[in-house]
Amino acid sequence: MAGAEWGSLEQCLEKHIPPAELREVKRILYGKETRKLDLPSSAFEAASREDFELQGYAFEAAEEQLRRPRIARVGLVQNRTPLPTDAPVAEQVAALHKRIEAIVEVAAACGVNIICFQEAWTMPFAFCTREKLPWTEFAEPAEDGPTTRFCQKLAKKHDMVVVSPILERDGEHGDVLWNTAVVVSNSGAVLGKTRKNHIPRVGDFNESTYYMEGNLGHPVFQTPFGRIAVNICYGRHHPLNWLMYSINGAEIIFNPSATIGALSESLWPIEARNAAIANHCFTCAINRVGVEHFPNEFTSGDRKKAHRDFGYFYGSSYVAAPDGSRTPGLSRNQDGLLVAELNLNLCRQMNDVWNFKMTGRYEMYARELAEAVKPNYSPTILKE
Ligand SMILES: NC(=O)NCCC(=O)O
Repeated sequence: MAGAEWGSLEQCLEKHIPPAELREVKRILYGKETRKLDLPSSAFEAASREDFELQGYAFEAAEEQLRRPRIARVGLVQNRTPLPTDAPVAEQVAALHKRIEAIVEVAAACGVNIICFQEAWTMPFAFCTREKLPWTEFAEPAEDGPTTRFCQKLAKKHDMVVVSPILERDGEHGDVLWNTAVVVSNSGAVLGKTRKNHIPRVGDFNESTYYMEGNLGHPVFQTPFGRIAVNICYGRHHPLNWLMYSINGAEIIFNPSATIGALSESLWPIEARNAAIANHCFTCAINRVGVEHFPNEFTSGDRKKAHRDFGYFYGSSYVAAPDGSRTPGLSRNQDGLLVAELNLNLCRQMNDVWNFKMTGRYEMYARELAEAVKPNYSPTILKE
């Protein structure tokens, strides 16, 4: 399994496939070509100074007579944790704030309206250890914790909606922990929060030790730049989770994640892209980068020798559109900012072409699912 030495699928294709064939390969693997965005050279200079990758693409939609184009620029941030996992908690958080602040500056220069960070962005992804301290100390109140206050400042300064996925400590309800995304409006006000609905119990991803399944349903946030929702990481594998955000009106669904190559890299290009197609919306898949080493060994009852790291977080963040087109991914081995310009009119245009909402037969599935979840349900299997 490749680690940091393998840059990206795109780099490999560009290097080895002749131009004419490459066009066909890309047509099939990436759909209709996304236009490269003309971002300011000062932004590229700042990104190179700060040592992160910057890429920008635009998705087009057909012109309409009665609606103007509805343009929103989104920013997806992927990053390593700058300090080792045994550095003091406050120092790790401060280093991450500093890193993100620098990336958000560049996003602002690129005209980004809505930015989203990776899952649990203020901490190493320590859930594999199943130890409590010091990892639970990274949890913060969603409404007024230090990270939310930090994001409020960024949002106000840059007139940007900030989606901030954190480990939440809910002091109002017995100090319970949640895997939460806080949505801060471009005014600087906290618009609300949403919680991870599905918890992985796969390999080292034993996150149920830390937090509970989300209890806030599928909220959608109305922003001046479009209606957004957040489907956190493992929710990516649950088509009904995407569907409910879409049914509630989401035009852009962010998927902040932390996932490793050995487990999910072959699923990664498919799932968020498929969700964009199936739900007539844009999806933004974001993954962290690198390897995080922990002080103590752990095992996960899967016959692997005791180890100190999860494996390789492969970055590769990308945006997919309702017509099935997608941007190239950011690299597998560098911090990065992906800027994508979306014309939200494409959502309804694709709905009108494919009609999945119209043909979805939700009433039939609602009836059948209501029966199927009953304890005495017996599946309809016809036998000779
Ligand atoms: N963070 C998280 O939910 N990871 C689970 C692994 C995956 O969904 O690929």
